[in-house]
Amino acid sequence: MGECRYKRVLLKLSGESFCEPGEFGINGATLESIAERVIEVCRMGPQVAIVVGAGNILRGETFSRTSHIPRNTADYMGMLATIINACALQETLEKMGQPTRVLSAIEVAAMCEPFIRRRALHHLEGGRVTILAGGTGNPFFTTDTCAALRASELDADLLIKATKVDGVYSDDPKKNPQARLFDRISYAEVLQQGLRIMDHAAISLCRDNGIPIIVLNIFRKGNIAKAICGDPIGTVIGPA
Ligand SMILES: Nc1ncnc2c1ncn2[C@@H]1O[C@H](COP(=O)(O)OP(=O)(O)OP(=O)(O)O)[C@@H](O)[C@H]1O
Ligand SMILES: O=c1ccn([C@@H]2O[C@H](COP(=O)(O)O)[C@@H](O)[C@H]2O)c(=O)[nH]1
Repeated sequence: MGECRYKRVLLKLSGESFCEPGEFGINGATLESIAERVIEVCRMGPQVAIVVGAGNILRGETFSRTSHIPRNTADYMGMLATIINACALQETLEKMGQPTRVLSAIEVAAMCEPFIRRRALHHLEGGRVTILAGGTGNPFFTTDTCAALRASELDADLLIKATKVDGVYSDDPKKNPQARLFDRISYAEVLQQGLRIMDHAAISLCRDNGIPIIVLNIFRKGNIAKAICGDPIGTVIGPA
């Protein structure tokens, strides 16, 4: 394995990486294997901030569409679910010896610190994995947009979207088995072709702030480490 090319990395972990494929909730063994990957990256030297999703527990848009719960409340429930995932990840990383902090955009004073940019920077500079929970704190957003926002605020050199597919495809690979995997694609092409790997707000924010994105499969061991060494893996989204 080569050397880390980045000083500060923001890792977006899909909520679904906390459970077995097709299941819900948090699977202890799956979480331990994700934490091992995070620690492997930390040992390579970069400062690591993590934004956690909550697709393993609740997505506001789907929940409001399929129940009587209004979208605003469903989205707040989704943001609370990211705090549950963040606390589970924190305990797992710390059990393995990695210092961490959880900072949340929604205040849950008994469990975590509030998100304050300067405090997040202080923790990163102190070598703590800084887990950013509670999304943006606003409904009608997603944790992808939150990841792009925090990467911009914290001057991250790279945003890694760690998900359950191998990268960006010409179409949703779960629906179209003929979809082609890109090794590289521009921000503009993702937006123009309407590719739904991430929200377009997230892509636009990264484009405007010059932050490259690598989309990769979290379930394949060594993928994140390869990404931060600049080895070819997943799909790089960057300038044309
Ligand atoms: N063009 C595309 N290329 C790759 N994946 C795509 C594309 N269009 C849609 N997808 C879908 O996007 C999904 C990736 O997003 P993911 O499910 O990880 O969601 P998330 O909202 O980031 O995380 P969470 O699980 O926390 O909700 C893939 O499972 C894939 O089916
Ligand atoms: O800024 C935000 C971030 C998230 N939400 C809600 O949380 C869930 C879970 O996040 P995912 O990105 O889908 O994993 C999301 O569906 C929203 O309901 C939010 O409201 N604001």
